[in-house]
Amino acid sequence: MSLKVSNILTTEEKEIISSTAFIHTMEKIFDPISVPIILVDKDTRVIMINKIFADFLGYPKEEIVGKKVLEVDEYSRFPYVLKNKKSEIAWKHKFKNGKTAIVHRIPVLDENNEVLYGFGLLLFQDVKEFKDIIEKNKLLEHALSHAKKQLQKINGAKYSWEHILGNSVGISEAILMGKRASKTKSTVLLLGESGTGKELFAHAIHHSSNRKHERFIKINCSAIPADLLESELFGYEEGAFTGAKKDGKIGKFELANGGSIFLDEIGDMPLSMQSKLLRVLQEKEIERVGGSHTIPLDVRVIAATNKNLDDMVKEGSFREDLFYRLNVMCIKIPPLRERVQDIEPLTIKLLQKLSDELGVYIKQVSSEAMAHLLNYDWPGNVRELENVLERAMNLADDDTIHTSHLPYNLLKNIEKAMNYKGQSLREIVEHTEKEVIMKCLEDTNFNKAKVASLLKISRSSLYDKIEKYKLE
Ligand SMILES: Nc1ncnc2c1ncn2[C@@H]1O[C@H](COP(=O)(O)OP(=O)(O)OP(=O)(O)O)[C@@H](O)[C@H]1O
Repeated sequence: MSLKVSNILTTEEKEIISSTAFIHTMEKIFDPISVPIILVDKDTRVIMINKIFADFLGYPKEEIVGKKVLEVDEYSRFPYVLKNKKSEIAWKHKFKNGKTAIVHRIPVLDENNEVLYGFGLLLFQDVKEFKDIIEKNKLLEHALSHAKKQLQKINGAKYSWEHILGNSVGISEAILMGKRASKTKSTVLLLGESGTGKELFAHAIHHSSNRKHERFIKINCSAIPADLLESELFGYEEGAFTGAKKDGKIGKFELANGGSIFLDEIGDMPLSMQSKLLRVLQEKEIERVGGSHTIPLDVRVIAATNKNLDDMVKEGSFREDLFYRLNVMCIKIPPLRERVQDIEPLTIKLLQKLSDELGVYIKQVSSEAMAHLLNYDWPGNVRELENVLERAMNLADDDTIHTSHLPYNLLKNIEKAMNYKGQSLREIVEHTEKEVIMKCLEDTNFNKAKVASLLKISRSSLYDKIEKYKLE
């Protein structure tokens, strides 16, 4: 590296630079500066040195100016730098007086690549200071990265795309859309039944966006009473209402500024709040409750619902304009029953995950039990599958989940799932008996006395069968 001044300076300007008056002006500028600076001519003769550098070398300035650098410091590398026309940046240099420092030496060249000056600068007046700063910097970087990780744990997205399992066309298309959406700032609307993974998607979108180091703030619109929702979302100022905290409170939108906000269960947002939300999305600014000034917002909005927003718009319970505002990138996550081919791989992966979490090692699901899992229509989707597996893992005696470990409601499709071929009459009878008892229990709201009377068996016999088939 070298500096070329000639291309930007006229001949007249170059003459001014070489004049004594100019050198004096430079001295006036550089003397008060606490960074040691030196300027030498093409023959390495010192033409300017500031006071702090002269003090460092241990000579009065007047004694240095006009001398060749080697006369001042016999170890100087300026002659070498000007000869080779190559800068030396952050070099460690030991001066004749025994002091060591970190220095820059830069040749200044003209348009013919000829040396005009040499510019020198002392970065650290002693190497220990330099090492200390590097060490401090390392510690700071370490602390910063630790703090960032902690903050991410608290406020960041917990899941990424690899947490979303499934290879079916339906889920793959949704993932593809999600990945595309993550690259823009557009609002995302996630639609899908309960337990299909909408929240997972919201995390993954934030996690793969360029806001991933900023906050990911979630708010469940159905869990907060309507009259508190506004202050939760937008915050409030001191004294905004009775019971308000003394110093006011920051809202979720403000917290998420720079990052993403996940508005879960948006379909449950009261109409009065919908219009306030619409205003915020349009204006890109918020006003705290009881506040008098607006706060600019830069927040990526991800909304989700398991409600049918089209129907809600038609019946007037969801604002049409808000629906269009949210529906920029709409991702539909298909229910599990529409992607049956995901059930088996999901089951295997979830078994591994749950084995780690529960400390119970379950390797597999018997083929009969798997047939039941495949034939069930999973109204609670992946969440339900996860719960069914966890329950079964707790009941299993060895490393395999069998049909008897599955909950009764899942075995309702028994005719479809069961291949009676190869089953003994006793097994078929037992299955049927279990199914009939369960149906009666459900119909009577688990009134065992009624069930015993309906089925014309004694209560103790009913209790035995409930225990045998694990119907509790
Ligand atoms: N594709 C998937 N792969 C792995 N786990 C999944 C998948 N989809 C959902 N899950 C798991 O199912 C559970 C429910 O997921 P999530 O909370 O994201 O669903 P949701 O659609 O937001 O549900 P709700 O509408 O009830 O809030 C979570 O434990 C999640 O880890």
